[in-house]
Amino acid sequence: MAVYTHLGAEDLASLIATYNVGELVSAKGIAEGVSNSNWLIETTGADGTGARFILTMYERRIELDDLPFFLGLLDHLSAHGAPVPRTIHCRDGDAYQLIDGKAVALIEFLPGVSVDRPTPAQARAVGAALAEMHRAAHDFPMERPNTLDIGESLRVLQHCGGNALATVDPALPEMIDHAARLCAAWPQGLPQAVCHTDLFPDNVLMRGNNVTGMIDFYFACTDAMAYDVAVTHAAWSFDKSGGRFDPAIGHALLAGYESVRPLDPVERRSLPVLAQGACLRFVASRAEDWLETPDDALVTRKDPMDYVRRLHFYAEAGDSPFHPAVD
Ligand SMILES: Nc1ncnc2c1ncn2[C@@H]1O[C@H](COP(=O)(O)OP(=O)(O)O)[C@@H](O)[C@H]1O
Ligand SMILES: N[C@@H](CCOP(=O)(O)O)C(=O)O
Repeated sequence: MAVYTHLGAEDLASLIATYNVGELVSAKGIAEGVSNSNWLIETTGADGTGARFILTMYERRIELDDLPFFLGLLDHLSAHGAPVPRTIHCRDGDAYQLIDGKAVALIEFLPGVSVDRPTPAQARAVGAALAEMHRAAHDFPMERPNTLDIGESLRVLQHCGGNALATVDPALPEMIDHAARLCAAWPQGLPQAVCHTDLFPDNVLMRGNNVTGMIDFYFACTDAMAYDVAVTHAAWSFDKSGGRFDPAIGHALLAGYESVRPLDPVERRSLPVLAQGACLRFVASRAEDWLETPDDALVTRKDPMDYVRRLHFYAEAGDSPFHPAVD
């Protein structure tokens, strides 16, 4: 679950009154997610016909200075037709405000559900939506470096330390050396854009085979588009229960992406290394969370070993998971 902060009914009502969205009707804490506190807000709506929003309180891994980038990006992408929620600005125009020193923003509610077991048609749609997002982000005027890049993954693992990592799993400490090797082999000069870098199934809302929402842009940054493809490939192409690679999903995802933006040969050749780096980024943040989250915290910790196994798969499989799809 993720509601880290209690907001009373009066606090919420006076907060909602600063927006032109009608009066607060109800607010329910949302269980999903690990980083921020989220509430599903219902109001009477500006025109009295009722409206829904997501209220997000930024809790972890988010710098206040980055909020104009994240919230401006939502507005830019949604104005360019991408299925991305826009930011609701309060009456004085601000995209976010502070409550007891924590930033909150009101975000458009988008319909759809996150899929647990995607079909190839759904994976294809997600690949295409990612490419369209890269295209729509092309003229977004702001930049933000990737603060969780391969160098930072290495630093996070080193900071955790081999002994502590071994308490999570005996196979985890070897990820420090693996991260160092990937740092040395990291591809340079790939075409860049604003990337989502966390487009997991729980950050995509779907209706049937259509993507109705891409959410949770709070790791978005300027990076290689092929890296974003690799993150999405690693997050979608393995079955949730057994962790086995499903080539039909991986190939459909790539085919969908390339139906909008074909990868160049250098990007394609880089995918095996980028996919390992993508896995390591989640190994590192999950391991850090595992070690730092108090046992009584009301949040479900995510298993770093899931992505250690995916990393080994990519390290051993070479370029076969990325062979051009045969439609
Ligand atoms: N714009 C939105 N429209 C509809 N549901 C949303 C929206 N934003 C968030 N949600 C819901 O809230 C949940 C948690 O949001 P998310 O941004 O992923 O939180 P976290 O950053 O903590 O992972 C999502 O899984 C989804 O169910
Ligand atoms: N998707 C990442 C962690 C970020 O979690 P989110 O709930 O903010 O998307 C993971 O699975 O480790």
